[in-house]
Amino acid sequence: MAAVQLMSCCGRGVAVGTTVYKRIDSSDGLSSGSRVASLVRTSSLKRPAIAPLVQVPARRDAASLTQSSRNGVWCSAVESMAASPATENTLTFSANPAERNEMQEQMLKDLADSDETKRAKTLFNIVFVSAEVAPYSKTGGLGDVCGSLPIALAQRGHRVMVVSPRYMNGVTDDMFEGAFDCQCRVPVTCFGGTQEVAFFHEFRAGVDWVFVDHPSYHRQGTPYGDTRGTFGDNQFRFTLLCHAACEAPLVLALGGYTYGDKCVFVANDWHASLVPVLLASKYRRHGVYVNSRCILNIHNLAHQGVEPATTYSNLGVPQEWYGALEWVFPEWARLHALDKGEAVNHLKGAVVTSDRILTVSQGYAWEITTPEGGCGLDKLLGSRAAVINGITNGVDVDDWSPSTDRFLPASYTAGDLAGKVECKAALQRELGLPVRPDVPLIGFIGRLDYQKGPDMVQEGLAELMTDDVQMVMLGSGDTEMEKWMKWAENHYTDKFRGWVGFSVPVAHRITAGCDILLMPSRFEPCGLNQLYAMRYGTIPVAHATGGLRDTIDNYNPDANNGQGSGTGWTFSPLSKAAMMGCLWGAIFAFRNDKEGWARMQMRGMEKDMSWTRSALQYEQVFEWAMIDPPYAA
Ligand SMILES: Nc1ncnc2c1ncn2[C@@H]1O[C@H](COP(=O)(O)OP(=O)(O)O[C@H]2O[C@H](CO)[C@@H](O)[C@H](O)[C@H]2O)[C@@H](O)[C@H]1O
Repeated sequence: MAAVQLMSCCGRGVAVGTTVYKRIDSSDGLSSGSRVASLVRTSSLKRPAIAPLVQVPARRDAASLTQSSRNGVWCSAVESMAASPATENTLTFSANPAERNEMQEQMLKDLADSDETKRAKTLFNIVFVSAEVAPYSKTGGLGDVCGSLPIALAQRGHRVMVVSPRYMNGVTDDMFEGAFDCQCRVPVTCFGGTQEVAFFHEFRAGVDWVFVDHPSYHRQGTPYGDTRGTFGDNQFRFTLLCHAACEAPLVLALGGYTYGDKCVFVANDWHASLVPVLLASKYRRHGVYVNSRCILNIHNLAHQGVEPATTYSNLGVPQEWYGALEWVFPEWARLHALDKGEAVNHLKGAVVTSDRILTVSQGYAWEITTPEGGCGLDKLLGSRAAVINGITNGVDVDDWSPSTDRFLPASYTAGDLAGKVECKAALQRELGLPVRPDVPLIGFIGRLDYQKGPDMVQEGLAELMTDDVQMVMLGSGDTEMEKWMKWAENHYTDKFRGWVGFSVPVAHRITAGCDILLMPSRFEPCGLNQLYAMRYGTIPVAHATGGLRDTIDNYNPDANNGQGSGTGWTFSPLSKAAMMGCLWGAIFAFRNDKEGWARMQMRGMEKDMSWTRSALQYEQVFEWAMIDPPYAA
């Protein structure tokens, strides 16, 4: 067992009503919330070096103690920590928040490398709240994470509930067939009336999957919109979700027992951001949820749920809490002279009121505190740096394993890659490309939007197509980009394919059949496709940002006495020249360094990407959250 040090988390006292600024890019048509595309630039970011630390005996620092209105709660949490042999209660202190944060990251790394036993020593009632959950509803990585991390935590002995909407005509409505009506109706007062929500429940893989039912979730389309664009009432739909999620642990007797009011909530992205606000403003004033904590998990800071200030009174949050969600645009972003720029920002509300904040990689945890990556929230997040951590996502190994993947024509393992050759040939056939094992096949999978950088592919394609290579792009979103993919397909008939749409089976086949996966993301909180690619022996070539920089080790053919090291390539800055230079290097290695390539594939395939590794780190953060008192104004 690794020596795990706990530190005092004294990052509270963030001013409610802090004014922060952001610019809205109104072209956001894919997922709801607002995007701050033009403010995000991470390519040149460098992380600070780890600073030396001073250790002092276990104690709680004075600043936190004076803010603690409930010392009893704090004491019992600490006592339970002391009783837990999973951790050593050595509190470590550094005056500098950046140093404290670096120290926490080191602890999490140590923990991930440790050989923990399967069952957690301290068990929690955990409630995930998310707008999407795979396989029931998925438009991207948020769904993947909320569909698999809860299972890993349940396998470690925790009682885990996941609350998300029951999208009857969404992506996969028949997926909800296994969920039954709990016969429990809850009134939610918001948006000028009382809405009745119902709960459906399925117990699967050790997890209570709870689906909130309301007519606003029944319409056709994705969780966020349809062919006409983003739904106009998403603020209402996700406000309902948050209210319902706060009620679920109290009212649903799942397996005979409610979860009760001692839970750890994990609120994912802006859609779940009212959860910590409601816990603090609505429940704790009545003595409910005083033993609970809420962790905000940021998968994508660019979507914040910004709406006009006048909508605040609709949210069912007490009037005096307006400051928590208050958001003021800078003058240059206002529409006219009378526009005061006043808005509410759901994600900001959660940054202020949650007990701890997580992001899905360590690199991104730091980037969001910088002006380039903070999407206007960097100062506020910086003020909470002492409670921010990054935990790299895992991979659902049941879904994403080349040896068992049901979508592939052939299976393979790190020890025998013959099946991968078959997968490549089958993919080339499926796409109508010449079936040639010798030609490098390059893939791109992802939403066609600013974040994922499909325009970088567009910029580089003409140069790439001068060589003897093949490329396939899978994605949907920006209609101009979709049209361009079709144009490119007609223009480079024997070399390029553009698959417009969302298809999980095709994504699996591209991941397995390609030699190289290109990811020119402008920013990437974690990124799952590079993890899937490495697991499938496909080499990632990616922009060095966020989780991509954290998870891809650059190839060095000369390291380890010529055995080589690394699992792919990353490039910086995000420019056509840097991307193409990197891609040419990868193509050269594919053609001329076959043995080195095979060893690189092997290293990627053998990497431990399991969720168990991340689950251990989540547990540590839950324990840290329990040390401090809950947020209270
Ligand atoms: N057209 C298509 N057809 C089929 N499948 C498709 C598809 N387009 C995308 N996908 C799939 O959707 C998932 C997307 O994963 P990403 O990591 O890119 O997440 P995303 O950016 O949505 O979410 C955010 O949350 C996740 C999870 O935390 C972070 O990894 C990420 O950096 C952050 O931006 C992958 O499983 C991918 O295969």
